[in-house]
Amino acid sequence: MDAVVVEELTKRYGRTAAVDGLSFAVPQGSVCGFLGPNGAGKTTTLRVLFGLTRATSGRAEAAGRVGGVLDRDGFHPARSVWNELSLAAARAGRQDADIDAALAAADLEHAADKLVGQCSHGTRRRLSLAAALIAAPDVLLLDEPASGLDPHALRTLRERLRAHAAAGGTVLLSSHVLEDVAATCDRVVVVNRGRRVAEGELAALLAQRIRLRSPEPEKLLAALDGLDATSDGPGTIIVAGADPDTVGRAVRDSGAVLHEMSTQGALEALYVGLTEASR
Ligand SMILES: Nc1ncnc2c1ncn2[C@@H]1O[C@H](COP(=O)(O)OP(=O)(O)OP(=O)(O)O)[C@@H](O)[C@H]1O
Repeated sequence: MDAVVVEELTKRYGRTAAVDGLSFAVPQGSVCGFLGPNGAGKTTTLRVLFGLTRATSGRAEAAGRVGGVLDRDGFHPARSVWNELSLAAARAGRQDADIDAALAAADLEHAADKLVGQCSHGTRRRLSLAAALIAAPDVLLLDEPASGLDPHALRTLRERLRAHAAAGGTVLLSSHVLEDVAATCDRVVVVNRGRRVAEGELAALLAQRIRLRSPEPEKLLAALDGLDATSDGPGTIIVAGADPDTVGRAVRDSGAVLHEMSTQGALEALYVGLTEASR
C-alpha cells in the first residue's frame, strides 16, 4: 500500500511553477529520500502534503496521521525542552506519553530543563524530531532533518527513522546529504525544476554503479576498457552497467592499487547526472 501519493501535482506562485506536474508514491513501511537541487520544489511538495499550502492542481495525499518537521519549529523560546515535548504530546492527544523516555530516546535528557531559546541549533532540531515522533504519526515528513546535527545525533536520527519504518510507519525526508540518504533510505525520489527525474528503490537505482578510488586511475581505466567507466574527479572512477565480480576481476588483473570499491559514493554520481542536464 502507498502511504504517500503525489499525482500530477502543480503549485504555482504567480508565474513560477514551484512544482510542475510531479508524480510519485511512497510505499508504507519505507524511508524515502526526497532529493533535488535548491529550488527544485521539495519544500513546496512537503508543505502541500502537510496541508500548509494548497495545490494549484493535482493531488498530494498521505494516509493516516501526518507529522514531521519543516524549517520553522514554532517553539516558544521561553519554554523548557521538557515543556515543549509535553505540549507536543498533549496536542496529539497523547497525555499518557512518557516524556522522560522520549527525551532519552532523542539524547536530550541533559537538556530537559533548558529553555528552547537557549538551545543550540542542533538541539532544537533534535527536539523538533522528538516532538514529531511523540505524536506517533503514521507518515513522517521531514525537511532537511540532518541539517545541523553532529555525527552522534545523525546516527540516532537514522536509527529512529529506520525503527519508525520497521514498525510500519513511513518516512519522506528531503536532504542534500547524499551519504546520509544512502545510509538511511531504501527508496529515493529525485526532482529537478518541479519535476521528477528518478524514482525507485535505492538499491535498484544504484545497481551496477560502482565507485572506484585509486592513486592509479589511468591504469584502472585502461583495464576497464570495454566497460562504461568514466572519471569522476581526481582518483575516482564510476563504472556503470557492470556487476561487482566483473569490475573486481578487471581491477585485480590491472594490478593497480585500489583504495576503495563501493556503491555508496555512486549516489552522488547518479544524482549529479540526473540533475545536471536540466539545470
Ligand atoms: N511562497 C513562495 N512564493 C513565491 N515563490 C516561492 C514560494 N515558495 C517557494 N517558491 C519558489 O518555488 C521554487 C521551489 O522552492 P522550494 O522551497 O520548494 O524548493 P526546495 O527544493 O525545497 O529547495 P531547497 O533545497 O533550497 O530547500 C523556488 O523557485 C522558490 O523560489
